[in-house]
Amino acid sequence: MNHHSELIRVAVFGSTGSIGIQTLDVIRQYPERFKITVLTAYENADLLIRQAKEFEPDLVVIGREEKYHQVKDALINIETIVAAGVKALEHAAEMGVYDIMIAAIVGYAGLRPTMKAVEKGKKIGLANKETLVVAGELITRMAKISGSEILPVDSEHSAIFQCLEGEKLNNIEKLILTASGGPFRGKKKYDLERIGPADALKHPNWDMGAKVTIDSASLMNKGLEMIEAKWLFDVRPDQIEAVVHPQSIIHSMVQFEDGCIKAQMGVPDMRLPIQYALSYPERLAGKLPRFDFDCSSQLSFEKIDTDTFPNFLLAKDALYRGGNIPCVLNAANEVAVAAFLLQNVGFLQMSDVIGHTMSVMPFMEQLSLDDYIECDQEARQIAASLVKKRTVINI
Ligand SMILES: NC(=O)C1=CN([C@@H]2O[C@H](COP(=O)(O)OP(=O)(O)OC[C@H]3O[C@@H](n4cnc5c(N)ncnc54)[C@H](OP(=O)(O)O)[C@@H]3O)[C@@H](O)[C@H]2O)C=CC1
Ligand SMILES: CC(=O)[C@@H](O)[C@H](O)COP(=O)(O)O
Ligand SMILES: [Mn+2]
Repeated sequence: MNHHSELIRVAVFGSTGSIGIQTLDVIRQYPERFKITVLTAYENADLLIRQAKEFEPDLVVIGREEKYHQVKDALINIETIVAAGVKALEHAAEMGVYDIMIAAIVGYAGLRPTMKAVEKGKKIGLANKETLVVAGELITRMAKISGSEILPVDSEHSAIFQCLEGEKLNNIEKLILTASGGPFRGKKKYDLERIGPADALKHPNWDMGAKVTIDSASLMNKGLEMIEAKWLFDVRPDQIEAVVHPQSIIHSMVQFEDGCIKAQMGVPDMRLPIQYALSYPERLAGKLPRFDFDCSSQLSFEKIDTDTFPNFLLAKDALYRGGNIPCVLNAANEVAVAAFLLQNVGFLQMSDVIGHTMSVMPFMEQLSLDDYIECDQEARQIAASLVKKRTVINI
């Protein structure tokens, strides 16, 4: 049992999402250790209000400005300050009222608040992988200057981070990310011609938000995670591999230059990597579920089927090309996933939209924040025009 006199003040950006809710679950278990001081949501005012009444943070921010009065009126009897709007999210990230941000906003929307926190030298538990995919070079450079510590929450990266404890980074031969293979593992392209959002939203091992679940089904998630790994662990693209491991018990591995492979294992439960980021460098004793060797007969591995899941190759191409290409990939993917969820494009067409957008955007090497913003917008426009026209482009 650890005895701490000072409570760690936690800001949960995206508290109403899957990671946000699980972060609050962890914090509920350790009231002597953590105190929630900031909660943010986008649309879900009802849940944000319930969370604020329970945790009484210093500040809540609702992204949608039109929901300000609903939240403000509901919290009239507690001392929590209520703010609204996208700029308020950024201001909240800059405030001195928290020690660690759990960055759990989904997608590109998480970039600016996270960047503000990095600029301020905050400690960050990073779930929002898109931030590093889009602007990993800028974010990691900023973090070095400000002293911001970025701790991975994404399960694979948390696994790698744990495998690297006590190791020298220059002894790494390669990082091996595990992929569940998603709900369509073993399927071929013709099997996927008619599948819809309901099929793709059935992840075999994890219960997550819609966007990352679709990315898992298309294997884009693993590609995004390779880019995320490059920035988190400062390795070359050729040092990052991915392998299908359908049971999601080994969360990832590191192979060192003597040939030794270290793996981190556990049941698929995001509360563990969330808790580890919050408590690092300590581990907290607790009751999270344990892996049962009596019930689990095998751990297996397969090659990724890149013919069926070309999104993985598109992301790998972006990893190797660098510059603005991962930003383009991410923007086009966000447009494609949103269109797929609305049934405006088919599952396989998502790769056409992303591949075409990547092929027409000019390459840029070094980007400022404004360059990234412009690049993101331009790529979104191109991708959206393909979606609207329901264009099928063979890549
Ligand atoms: N879920 C998981 O198990 C894992 C998730 N991740 C990553 O973590 C991040 C969060 O994922 P997940 O929790 O599944 O996502 P969810 O969709 O469940 O939650 C997203 C959160 O972001 C908020 N949000 C959405 N859009 C905006 C916006 N434009 N501006 C500000 N806030 C916004 C939502 O608010 P509201 O609901 O109020 O609209 C919600 O709080 C993603 O980057 C994902 O890839 C990584 C590993 C595992
Ligand atoms: C839980 C987590 O970290 C997700 O990113 C998960 O990895 C998705 O599973 P896939 O391996 O299917 O992409
Ligand atoms: Mn992951």
